Amino acid sequence: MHVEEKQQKVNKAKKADKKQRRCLAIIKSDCHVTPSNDPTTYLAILNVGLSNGLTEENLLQAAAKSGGKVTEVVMLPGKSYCFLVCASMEDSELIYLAMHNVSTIGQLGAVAYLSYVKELPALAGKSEWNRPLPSGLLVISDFVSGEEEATLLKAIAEDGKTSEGTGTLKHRHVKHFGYEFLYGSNNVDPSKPLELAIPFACDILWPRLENSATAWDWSTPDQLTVNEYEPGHGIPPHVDTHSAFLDPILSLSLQSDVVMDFRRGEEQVQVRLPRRSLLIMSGEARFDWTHGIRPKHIDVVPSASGGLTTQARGKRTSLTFRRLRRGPCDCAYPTLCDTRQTKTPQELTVSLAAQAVSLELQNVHEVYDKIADHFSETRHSPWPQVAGFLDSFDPQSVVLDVGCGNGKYLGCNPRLLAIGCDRAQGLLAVGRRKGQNVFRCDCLSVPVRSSSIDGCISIAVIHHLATGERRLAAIQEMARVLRPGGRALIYVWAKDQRKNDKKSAYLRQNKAVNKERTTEQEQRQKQHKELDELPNNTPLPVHTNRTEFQQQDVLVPWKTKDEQRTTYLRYYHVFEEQELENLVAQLPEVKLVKSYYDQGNHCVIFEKISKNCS
Ligand SMILES: O=C(O)CCC(=O)C(=O)O
Ligand SMILES: [Fe+2]
Repeated sequence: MHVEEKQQKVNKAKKADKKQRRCLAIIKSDCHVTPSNDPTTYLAILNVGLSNGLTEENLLQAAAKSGGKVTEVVMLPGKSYCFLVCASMEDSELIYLAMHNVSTIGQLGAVAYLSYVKELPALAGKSEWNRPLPSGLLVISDFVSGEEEATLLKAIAEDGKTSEGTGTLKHRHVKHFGYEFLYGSNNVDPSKPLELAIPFACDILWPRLENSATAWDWSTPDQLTVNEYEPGHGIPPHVDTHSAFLDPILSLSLQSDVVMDFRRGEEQVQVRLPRRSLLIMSGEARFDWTHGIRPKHIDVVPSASGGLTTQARGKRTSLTFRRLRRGPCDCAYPTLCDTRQTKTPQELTVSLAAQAVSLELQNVHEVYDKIADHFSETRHSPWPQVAGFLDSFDPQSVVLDVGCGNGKYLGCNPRLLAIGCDRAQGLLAVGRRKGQNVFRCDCLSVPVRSSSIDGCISIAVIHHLATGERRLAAIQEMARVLRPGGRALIYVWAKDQRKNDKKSAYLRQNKAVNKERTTEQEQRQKQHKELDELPNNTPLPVHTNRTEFQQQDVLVPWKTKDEQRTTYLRYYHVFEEQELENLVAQLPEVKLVKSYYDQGNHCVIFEKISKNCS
C-alpha cells in the first residue's frame, strides 16, 4: 500500500475512535448505557438517529446487507443514536463489521459508528403514542381513493378566495369557499357569503359520512378552508372559534401524512393523519382541545415493529369543512369558548389561569426539557453579585436554589449546604451528574418545610410565570420556606436592557451579530408570525434576540445546534422598574433589604421578619 494511503487510513480510524468515544459519553450520560469491549447482542448505532432523520426501514436494510439478523430496533425521540438487538453474538459481529465507520444508511450521508453495549436504555417517549385519543376524535383511513384525491385537488386548484399575507399565516397558503374565515378577527361574517360555494366534487364525501358508524348530529358543511403546507410548514395550536362554527369539524388530508398535536391543559396527544384520511373533531375534541401542526420537515411516528421511526413530510393539502353557527356558542366547554369568556369575571379568571398553565407548559417547561443540554453548555460562569450573596451566609447554612437549572450556583460556596430544585428533568440531570443535591418540583409548590431554610436564591425563574398572581405566589413560596431572619435573592429579566446607559450582557453580545441582524431579524419576524399564538389565538410577539424589548410578555427564540436547527420559543414576562419590589411589598411576612439592577436584570434581596420583632 502507498504510504500516503496508509496514513489516510490511520487518520480515518483515529477520527472514528474519537467520534465513537464522544458519542459513547453522550449515551452514558443520557441513558446510562455502558459500552462493552467484548461483543454483546446489543449494538449502539451512534451519530445517526431520529434527530437526523433516520428511518427504521433504512437502518434495517443497512443491517440486512451484512447478513446479520436483527430482532429489535430501539429509537429514541430527539436523539442522534439508536440501538439494535441482534439475534445472536455472531449476528451482532457481522453487523458491527459491516456498518461501523461507514456511511451506508439510506440517503443520510452521515457516518455511523457502532459499539457493543451492555444494556438497552429504559424506553422513554413511546408513551406519547399510547395515550387514548381525545373523546370525540376520529380518524377514518382511506376515506377517499387516489383517483378521488386527484379530482378534489383539481376542483380546488382553480377557484377559491385566497388569503395570503394576512399576518397570521406563515408560508401556508389558504383558500376559502362558501365563507371567508377572517384571520384578523378569527371569525366569519355570515352576512357575506362568497360567490364560490364548496366545489361539487366534495359531494362524494357526505353520503360516506352518513353511512359511517359515527353517531353525531351533523349537517352538510357550508364553509371550506383549504390549507396548503410545504414540508416544514405548520399551523399554531388553536381551537376553531366556537361561535363561528358548529360541531363537528372535518378535515380531509391529501398528498401527505402528517402528525397533529392535540392539547388540553397539561394533556398532550399526537395523532397521525394519514394521506387520504378524514379527521373528525366533535364534542370535547372540537371544543375543549386545541389542535396544531408543528413546523417540521420530519415527523417521529410509531414504526412497524412497535418502536419509533421518522417520516419525511411531503407537500400536504387539507380540506377543512365546517358549518357556520348563527348565534352564540352553547357548548359545555368554557375554557376555550369565546362566547363563555365574555360572561363572568370569575369564569374569565379561571380560563386565564388555565391559559397561563398551558402557555408555561408549552413555552417554558417543554422547551427547557428539549434544549437542556445545549442550554446548559451556555450557562457556566456565576454572576459575581449572586456569588457574593451566597458568600454572605455563615458556613453550614442551608440555601435553596429555586429553579437551579444546571446547578451552576450550587457549588459556588462549598461551605454551604446548597440544595436545588427545578422542573426541567434534563437540567436536573446535569446537576445530578455533578453529584449535587437536586430535586424536581414546581416553584409554586416546593416540598420543603416552612421556616426551615437560611437562604434562598431564584435566578431567572419567575419571569417565566405567565400571570402576576403566579409570580407573586412563587415569591410567597420562597418566603414560606425561609426561617425568620432568612434572606432571599431574586433575579428577573428587565424590560429595560440598558439602564444608566450600561448595556446588559444580553445586548452587548450584539456587537458580534450586528451584521447579520437586520436580515435575520426580518426573517425571524416572518418565520414566527405563525408560531406565536396562545391557544385562544391571542398573539404574543416574538422578540428579536439582542434587541430592546418592545413588550412585557414575549416569546424569545432559542435555536438548537443540531441538524434540524429547530427554533423553540420561550415565554418571558420581562419586568418593568419597581415591579419586582411591588410584588415583594405585598407580602407582610418579609421586608425588602435591597434592590438593584445587574446586567439587564432587576434584582431584590428580602428578609423574612422575625416573629418577635415584626
Ligand atoms: O390542516 C389541517 O388538517 C387543519 C387545519 C385547521 O386546523 C384549520 O384550518 O383550522
Ligand atoms: Fe383548526
